Amino acid sequence: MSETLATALLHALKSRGARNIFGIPGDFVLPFFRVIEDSNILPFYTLSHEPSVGYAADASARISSTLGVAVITYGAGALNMVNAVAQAYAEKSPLVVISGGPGKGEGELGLGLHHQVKTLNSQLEIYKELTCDQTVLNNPATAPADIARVLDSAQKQSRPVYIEIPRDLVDAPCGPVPAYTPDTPDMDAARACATEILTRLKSAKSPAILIGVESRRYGLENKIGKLCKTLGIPVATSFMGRGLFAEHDLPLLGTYLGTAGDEHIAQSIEGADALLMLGVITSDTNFGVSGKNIDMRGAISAFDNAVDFAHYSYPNITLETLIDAMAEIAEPIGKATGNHKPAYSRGLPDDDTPLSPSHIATAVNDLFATHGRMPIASDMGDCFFTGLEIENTEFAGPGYYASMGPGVPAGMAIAASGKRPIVLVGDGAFQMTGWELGNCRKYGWAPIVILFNNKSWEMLRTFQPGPGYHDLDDWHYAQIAPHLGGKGVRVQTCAELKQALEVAHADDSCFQLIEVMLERGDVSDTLAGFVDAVRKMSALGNE
Ligand SMILES: Cc1ncc(Cc2csc(CCOP(=O)(O)OP(=O)(O)O)c2C)c(N)n1
Ligand SMILES: [Mg+2]
Repeated sequence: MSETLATALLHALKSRGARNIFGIPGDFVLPFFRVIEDSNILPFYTLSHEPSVGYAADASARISSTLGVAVITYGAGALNMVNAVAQAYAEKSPLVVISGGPGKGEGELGLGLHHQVKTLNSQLEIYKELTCDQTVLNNPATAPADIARVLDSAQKQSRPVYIEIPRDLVDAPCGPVPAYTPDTPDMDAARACATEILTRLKSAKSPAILIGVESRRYGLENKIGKLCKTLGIPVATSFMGRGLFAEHDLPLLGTYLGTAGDEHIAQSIEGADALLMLGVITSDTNFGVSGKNIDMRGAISAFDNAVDFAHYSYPNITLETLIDAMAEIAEPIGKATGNHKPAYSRGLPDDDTPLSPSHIATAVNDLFATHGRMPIASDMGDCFFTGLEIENTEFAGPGYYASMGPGVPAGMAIAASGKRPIVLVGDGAFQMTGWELGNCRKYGWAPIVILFNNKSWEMLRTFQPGPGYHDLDDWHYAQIAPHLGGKGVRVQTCAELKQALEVAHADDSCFQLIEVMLERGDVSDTLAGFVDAVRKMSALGNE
């Protein structure tokens, strides 16, 4: 069957693992939308605002370790989504942005086009700063190779890419897109590097391993879990890597949060005389509250397809190639068996105790103990820090770029993948993208949304106590839920929250919104620990 430019692109996305498309149409992308609908090559879901489209497609990539796909119109649509794509870039998510674009001749009319910024290329120039590769498909003859190059880049670098499809070329005849072509691994270099790493770990008194998001992005949790189990060295995940290895058996201590987290974990990582970092973003959120600066000279970092030692680097070694090379020669080094598991709070009192954020974590832990774990999508705010007090489970959250807004759209993407998520979101972030819940009914999605209503931008207040502009009004979100096609309940006490979670879990007929009333100034134990650690670090810095 002969391909068109549009069907060739859609078949290429599907053959490389994309599961669905999120989007909002516009006249520049209507022709492509028609092909998406008529061809049914990939299921697609429309949302109400492009930032949510970006967040949902990004989450789709994260939860399935594959390509996420966002389709939007030129100008107003694509530029509306910039922040979500920036977050995907910073947090290494392979999001494919497909924007409709002006037709070949439109630019020659000598008229400014609607949705145009400075020039017709402005959007491409802006997206060059947010993506690792780009193409404008204005030549059907080269389109198969152009698409293959850009999608290969997304998969190899696990970063967003940009594809612009001129609206008058959507149905142009086009050859099939070549399949994914992995780089040929340099196994000699990988084996030399693996030998050097294992020698370092063996000769260290207290080696440790820190694992970050790349292990999920490249679908390596099984391989890395097996390797760590063989080595018997203590393992922790980074702040960004929260939720990794939830289904795996390895000597996992928990999430490293520096002085803001579990002391035993902090000692193991900060006290390591050989720290192997696998796929870890070296960022302030991952290391900003380290009790003592981790001696990066003794650390080995495998990240962004290179392995860096203190003063030299092995370039072009993918994380998977390194793990394979290490697995060939790995043997037990330590006796760590993961016996140290952080204690997650259980047993929420069934009484009139007023709710605090950490009670929410206890209530969810109790729910998981009764009904089994569920994936979590978290927004940014105290809800994210509370999420760190919940048992280790699949977790999608903006732990590095830290934008508000992804929580509800990410939960909807998890629901689209066939799993039922719990969404953690603050009232401020809900005001940004929570209304997307109104799109759940048409797709039959039933996330359980826990809304932290402290009538405040509380996380900011913890950093800057005093100003009144952190105060938010009470929008009575639970009362709005039925108008959006879901069910809502407002809870103030532990007993009410316990009951509401059980009722919500038992009812998957629609989304369930549990509005938890919290006092301004009352934050989770983890956020309080983080703020305290940041204050101590800055005090030390000022000495
Ligand atoms: C898109 C964007 N704009 C502003 C900000 C800056 C910010 C970080 S945390 C925060 C307050 C969050 O309030 P919320 O009620 O959702 O949660 P909580 O603190 O628990 O009360 C703001 C405004 C970020 N991160 N992203
Ligand atoms: Mg709030």
